[in-house]
Amino acid sequence: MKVKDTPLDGVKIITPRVFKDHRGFFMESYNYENMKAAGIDYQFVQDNHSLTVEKGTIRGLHYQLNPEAQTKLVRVITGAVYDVAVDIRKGSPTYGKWTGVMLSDENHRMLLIPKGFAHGFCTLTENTHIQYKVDVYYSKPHDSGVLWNDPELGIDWPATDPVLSEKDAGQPLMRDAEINFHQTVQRSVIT
Ligand SMILES: Cc1cn([C@H]2C[C@H](O)[C@@H](COP(=O)(O)OP(=O)(O)O[C@H]3O[C@H](C)C(=O)[C@H](O)[C@H]3O)O2)c(=O)[nH]c1=O
Repeated sequence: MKVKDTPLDGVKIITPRVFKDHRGFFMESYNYENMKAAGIDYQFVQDNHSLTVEKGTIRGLHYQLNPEAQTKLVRVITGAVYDVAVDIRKGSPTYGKWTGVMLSDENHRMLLIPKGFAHGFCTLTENTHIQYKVDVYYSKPHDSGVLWNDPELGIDWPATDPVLSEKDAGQPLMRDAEINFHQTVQRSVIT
């Protein structure tokens, strides 16, 4: 397993060891001890899997507000995506900066995105399956986001007119989202 830093502190590109033979390949997509030895020590509690049918679809930019902020370990099962992390930690020296990495079923790369970053991806293939681990459970009241094409972020997406969910088409700009990573939201009382 190789771990490579990115310009954003804590965001890392992880490439697992892949065993190829005439049948195909085998790899350990997650091994706690190996990750811990590489300084990546998280107790993931939930696995997510999404299928995105159309090439040029953007899901994001999403994050959960504190205290339910999530660390994510993202990988592509089938197809390819341009995966983006944005630093939303007010006061961070890289606040508002982003990094993008191509994850695919050929390069087997994974992206580790710690709490404090918004996450999104643009599909580069049709029928793209993405799977990611999170270390905090989904909490709808804490689900938040910023606009994918916020001009102040200037993300170099590989799609100019992407397929979007209604939610993502209406996300606020970074500055309007009053993004305070430490903002907390009272859990809605589910009766
Ligand atoms: C994230 C999530 C969603 N849901 C339900 C809520 C909605 O009814 C439905 C679709 O959710 P959403 O449209 O937010 O899915 P995506 O647009 O793929 O959002 C995800 O994609 C970006 C790239 C992320 O990094 C986030 O983890 C996540 O926000 O699944 C759940 O039940 N559990 C969950 O953990």
